[in-house]
This record gives sequence, C-alpha cells and structure tokens, in this order.
Amino acid sequence: MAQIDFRTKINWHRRYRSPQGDKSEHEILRIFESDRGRIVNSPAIRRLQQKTQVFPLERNAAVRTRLTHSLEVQQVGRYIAKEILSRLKEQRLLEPYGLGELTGPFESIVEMACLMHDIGNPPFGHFGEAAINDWFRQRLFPSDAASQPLSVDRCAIPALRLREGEEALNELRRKVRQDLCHFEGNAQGIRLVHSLMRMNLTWAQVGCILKYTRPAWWLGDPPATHNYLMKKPGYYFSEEGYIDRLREALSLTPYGRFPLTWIMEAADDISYCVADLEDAVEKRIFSVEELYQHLYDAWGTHKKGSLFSQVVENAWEKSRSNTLSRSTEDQFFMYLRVNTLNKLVPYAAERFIDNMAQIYQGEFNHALLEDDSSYSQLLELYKNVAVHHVFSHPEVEQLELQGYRVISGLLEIYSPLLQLSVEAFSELVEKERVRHLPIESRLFHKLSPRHRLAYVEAVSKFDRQQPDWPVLEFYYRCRLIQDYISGMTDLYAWDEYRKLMAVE
Ligand SMILES: Nc1nc2c(ncn2[C@H]2C[C@H](O)[C@@H](COP(=O)(O)OP(=O)(O)OP(=O)(O)O)O2)c(=O)[nH]1
Ligand SMILES: [Mg+2]
Repeated sequence: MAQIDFRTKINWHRRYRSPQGDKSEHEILRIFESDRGRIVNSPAIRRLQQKTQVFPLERNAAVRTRLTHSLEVQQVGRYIAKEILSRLKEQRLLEPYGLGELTGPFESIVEMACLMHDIGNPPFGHFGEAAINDWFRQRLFPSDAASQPLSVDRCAIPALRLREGEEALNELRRKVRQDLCHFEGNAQGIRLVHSLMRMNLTWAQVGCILKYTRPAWWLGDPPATHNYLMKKPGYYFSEEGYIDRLREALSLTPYGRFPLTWIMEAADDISYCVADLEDAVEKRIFSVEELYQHLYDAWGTHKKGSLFSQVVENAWEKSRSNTLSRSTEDQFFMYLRVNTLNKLVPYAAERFIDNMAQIYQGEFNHALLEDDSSYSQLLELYKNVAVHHVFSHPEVEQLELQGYRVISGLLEIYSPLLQLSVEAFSELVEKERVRHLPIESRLFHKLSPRHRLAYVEAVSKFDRQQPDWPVLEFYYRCRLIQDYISGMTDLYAWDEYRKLMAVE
C-alpha cells in the first residue's frame, strides 16, 4: 500500500498557465485563494440563487435556494475539515500524512467544493434532469445501440444509427447515444468549470467536485468494488481527455475518488436533511408539532438515551421550556441543527480518519455517513420524513410536473437546430444568419455566446473529411443545447418557455 502523503493529492497546478517551481506554504495558500476568487465571482455560482433546492419557483426568500443551501454546506464542510485536522494534530499525524503545511489548502478546497457542489444542476433539480434524459432517450434510443446493428434502429438521427461493417464507428455511435441520454448535475458541473466557464482551477479543487467516477457513456453495471462511487454518471465523453489528465495529476485510480470529496458529500447530507424539514415548516406543509410526531413515529422503537432522544427529543424539550422571546419553531430548528451537527460532524471526522488508507487511495466504496450506526439512522430518518411528507406534497408535485413540462417544452422549441444536417448547421455557425433558415437562425442567436464558443472550439479539433465527423459534430451540437437549457435558472426557463409558446 502506498504511503499516505497528501502533498501528492493537494496538487496546486492548473491545466493552463500553471504556477511553476517550488512554492512555500504561503505561496500555495495564495494559489488556493485565487481559486476562491474565481469561484465566488463566477456567474454560475450567482445563478444558484434562482435554482430549486426542494421548492421550485419559491417566492418566500426564507426558503432555501441552491445558493443558500450551498453556503450552509460550505460551513458544515469547513467544520468537518477542521475537526479532522484537529484530531490528526492531536494524534501527531499531520506531519506523517504530509499535511503539516497544507491545513489551509485542505480546508479551502473542501469549502469551495461545497460551495460549487450543485453548480451543474439544471433548472427544477431532479425533474429538469429527468426531462432532458427522457427527451433525448425518446429520440436517440440508446438501448437500440446496445449490441449489434438492428434493422429497426429507432434512432431519429441517421448519423448515429449503427451500420453493418463499421465497427469502430459503431462503437463511437453507441458511446455518444448513451452519453447524451445521461445528463447529470455532477457531470455538468465538471463540464461547466472546465469547458464552459474555463475557470482554470487547480487540479485539487476540480478533483474535489468529481463526486461520482462513472463515465456517462458507461453500459451495464459498475464493478461491485466501486458500485457506490459509480452510482451515477460523474463526467461526460466531452471531458474524457480532461478527466484522464486530472486522474494523472491527482494520482487517482481509474474509478477512484479524490479524498476530500467524501467530506463535501457528508457536509451536503448533513445540511439538507434538517434544512428540507425546516423549509417545509416555513412553507406550512406541516407544523413543528406534526413534524416532531412524524420523526417520532418513523424512528421505530424508542429507548432511553438513544441518539433520537439526545438530538430530536432534546431539541423538542428545550424549545418548549425556553422562555426566550423567539418562536418555538425557530428554537426547535436551532437546537435540532446544533444537536445534529454536534453528533454527525465528529462521527464523519472519525469515519474519515478510521478509513484513511482507503480514502486516501480513493477506493472507499461508501459515504462517510452510510453504515449501520445510529448516526446514519438519524440521517435516514430525516430523509425518510422528507420523502414521505415533503417531496410528495401535492403542491410540490404539481410544481415538479410543471418544471418537467417547461424543460421538455424548451427542448422541443430548440429541436429544429438538431434536425439540421451537419452541412446546414455548420453554415449557420459560420455565418450566424442563413436566409433560408429563418427559424433556426433566430434560435441560434438566442444561445449564449459562451456555449457557442465551447461548441466551436470542440468541433474545430476534428478532421471534417473523417467518417466520424458527423457523429462527433452532432454530439457537440446536442451538448450545446443541453448546456444552454441546463444553464438556465428556474425563473429564466419558465419565462422563456412562456414567451416562446406565445402564451403572453
Ligand atoms: N422536490 C423534491 N426534492 C427532492 C427530491 N428528492 C430529493 N430532493 C431534495 C433533497 C435535497 O435537498 C436535494 C438533493 O438533491 P441533489 O440533486 O443534490 O441530489 P442528491 O444530493 O440526492 O444526489 P447527488 O448530489 O447527485 O449525489 O433535493 C424530490 O423528489 N423532490
Ligand atoms: Mg447533491
């Protein structure tokens, strides 16, 4: 087993114009300060303020958006990171682990990964994702490309249909069809940071947001040794080369994860489980009394001194007995959050340290807060109550259906761009306005210049005489549409849809 040395993981080099030579502790910290500036000032972070956490198109500003949620995750991530570092210091392990001069960067990388963790999420969260994937699946039929050429391949795009005797090309067609039907927020996040926003962050900072290690074009089940780490797609075919470089820069195994990513994941889990319940009370989906009853019933058998009683019951009792002027609701959630953090953060830190060897290798095939402990049970309890009493609320479901409709509708509106032949679309890209393509020209003008630029740059690398050109061109054209639509905020998507449907 390789020795643990975080200096090989906390790689402060960048893909372009990287700092060179040896750097002092202070200089390394400054490099990560520059990452912070790039992240905090990025428009993609600002757009999170109008994206759904749980409640789409929410007008009540006290209810969380992706941005306010991400700020809370950042705070919890920092808390876990500090807890880990202070325990390692007590055990005199900072130096042996190569962390002696890297505690600042360690914290900073975790914090910024937490702030960015939802950066690639489309409007309307999971429903936006489902809308994109369903729409593409209904046109590309990746399942028809799974094995050999079929006589009735239902793929609507001729260039992507498998053909007898074109094995290498068929392999590419299969890959592209699968990839385009697996849009995922985390994979889009990687694409956003590298290919679209060109933030040129350090390798370590990007490594920390690679949450899942499965390529989006993956067919079949992942290996059992990595089934958790490969639960969802983590990056697309368009970033394959970049991810290869990233793996090299961070000494990652083929499906391994960056060690600090486990902290970001735990911070997310801890934050949203209580926050979603608090938002539901704010939305009057249930009262605090009803919530307490739901939690009590869902916990199962109650024993004296259980984690439930230390955390939930304790918060409940304190919020009742306190005569402060604040509302019982506020007090209950304050105590619930503090009690939960005080139990789960030390436990997450303990799990990180106990499994250090595997985590350092990137091979620990679980979340930190996923085991048979009562800590994981508590997290599950909050999530279950949210699933049964919040996400299934009629008002939430109604909004989700509308969100799904908006995203499918927008894809439909932009679909003329996907129906153009490779020649016609190339002409449009070159001239920006083509007389005999009035609708397509106008749709093309609406796409964001940043997204168009990413398309142009990607396709400029290919040889147009090669047989794979129409396949690759179409792939990046679909990415362009997915980039544009997934980059919208909920409100922008909603307004665009109404305007383009001419309903107002
Ligand atoms: N409205 C609504 N919200 C949901 C549903 N399922 C989960 N949520 C909420 C719970 C959390 O606040 C938030 C988590 O969403 P994410 O898109 O980040 O997914 P998650 O963290 O589960 O997975 P990932 O980050 O991809 O590993 O979404 C649902 O069916 N409806
Ligand atoms: Mg998430």
